[in-house]
Amino acid sequence: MKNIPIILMGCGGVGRQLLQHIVSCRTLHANKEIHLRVVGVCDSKSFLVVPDVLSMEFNDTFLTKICQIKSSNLSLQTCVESGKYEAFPYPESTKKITDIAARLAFTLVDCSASSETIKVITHAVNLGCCAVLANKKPLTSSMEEFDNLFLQPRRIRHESTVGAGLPIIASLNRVISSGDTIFRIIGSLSGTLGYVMSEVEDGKPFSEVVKAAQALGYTEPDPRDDLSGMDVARKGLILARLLGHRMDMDSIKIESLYPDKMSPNKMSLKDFLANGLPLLDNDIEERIKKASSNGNVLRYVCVIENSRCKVGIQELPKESALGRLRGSDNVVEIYTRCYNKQPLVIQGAGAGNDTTAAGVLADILDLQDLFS
Ligand SMILES: NC(=O)C1=CN([C@@H]2O[C@H](COP(=O)(O)OP(=O)(O)OC[C@H]3O[C@@H](n4cnc5c(N)ncnc54)[C@H](OP(=O)(O)O)[C@@H]3O)[C@@H](O)[C@H]2O)C=CC1
Ligand SMILES: N[C@@H](CC=O)C(=O)O
Repeated sequence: MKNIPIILMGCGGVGRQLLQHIVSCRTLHANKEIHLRVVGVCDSKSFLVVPDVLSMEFNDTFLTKICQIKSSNLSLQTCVESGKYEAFPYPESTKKITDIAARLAFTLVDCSASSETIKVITHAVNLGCCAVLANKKPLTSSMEEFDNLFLQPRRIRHESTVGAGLPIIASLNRVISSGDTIFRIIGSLSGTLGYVMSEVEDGKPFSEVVKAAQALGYTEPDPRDDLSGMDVARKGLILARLLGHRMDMDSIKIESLYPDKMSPNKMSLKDFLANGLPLLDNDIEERIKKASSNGNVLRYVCVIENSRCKVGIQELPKESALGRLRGSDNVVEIYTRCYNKQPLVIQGAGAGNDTTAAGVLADILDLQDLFS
């Protein structure tokens, strides 16, 4: 039986769903002679780890209990089971993870939405561990940090950072490896904004559908990350860097759906949801009605072409591939030498805890050959 030790950072919607998938896939994995051995789990405040990472693991009952605690919005610190684990507060936890990486090759899974995880991931990978990311932020900081993170590219997977569980990055990597030239990528890469646009088209108020998208697990922890275009810009940057463009975030043109006075440094999330968001209803409704009077729809689109990336709203024909999108679906069209007139198209659910966690799990399994 091949043993893959796992440390999970982030136990929110996606992280919890991943733990549930791991538990429910035990028989499937056992039939493939694989065992996923979860040795540690972190939230923003603490890190719980088995007392002996070389021989122990959290059993499925304990993993289920972690999911229950975190679903109730409690901290991992409230989990009291003597002898099962040691607990380390953040940020001491990151030193503990690096210490473990010096003794054990494990897969570090980042299901947080933190920009602070890049250092511990880079350390762990450079000490011989693997990393699987749903979190886009470690891949979208400076080029220097990105280069350091990718010194061992074969040990990193991050399919869920773009299009959740859709095989966008895997497909792009295959196209790149074949020597094909990529001319243009155009896509609707936000499950939240796709859902919001199509629901407003059906006559629902913008503020209500943003809250519904949050309840469905599509949005970032702060939905302004989606509404500002930042989340799409991060995905665009990840794809552009994959194509070899040495770009930073500040070179991407980004259109925001809310004014600067509603940004996180000027308004609390609670205030934004209660008072800011409803002020945007009329403007978005008007824009959508105007597009509709031209027979068109609005879609939030990412375009990568000529070493440039831009993200923003476009008015598109209802019957185009992007215009036909409904709900949280993403679509990406990749134009290359081989896929010239008819692009390579990848489409499907682009957000949600289930599909995202499934993408993370598939990435973990994809790294199995690096473990004995
Ligand atoms: N939802 C989706 O459809 C998709 C999400 N993703 C990405 O997946 C990630 C997780 O999303 P989601 O589960 O919805 O987010 P949540 O906000 O539900 O969960 C985030 C988790 O990360 C924990 N956390 C915060 N900071 C740290 C840290 N420094 N170290 C370890 N853990 C930390 C939080 O702790 P605490 O519980 O204490 O707050 C929380 O448990 C995000 O990066 C998102 O962009 C990617 C594709 C699709
Ligand atoms: N908030 C994101 C989740 C996936 O990355 C989205 O809506 O697409």
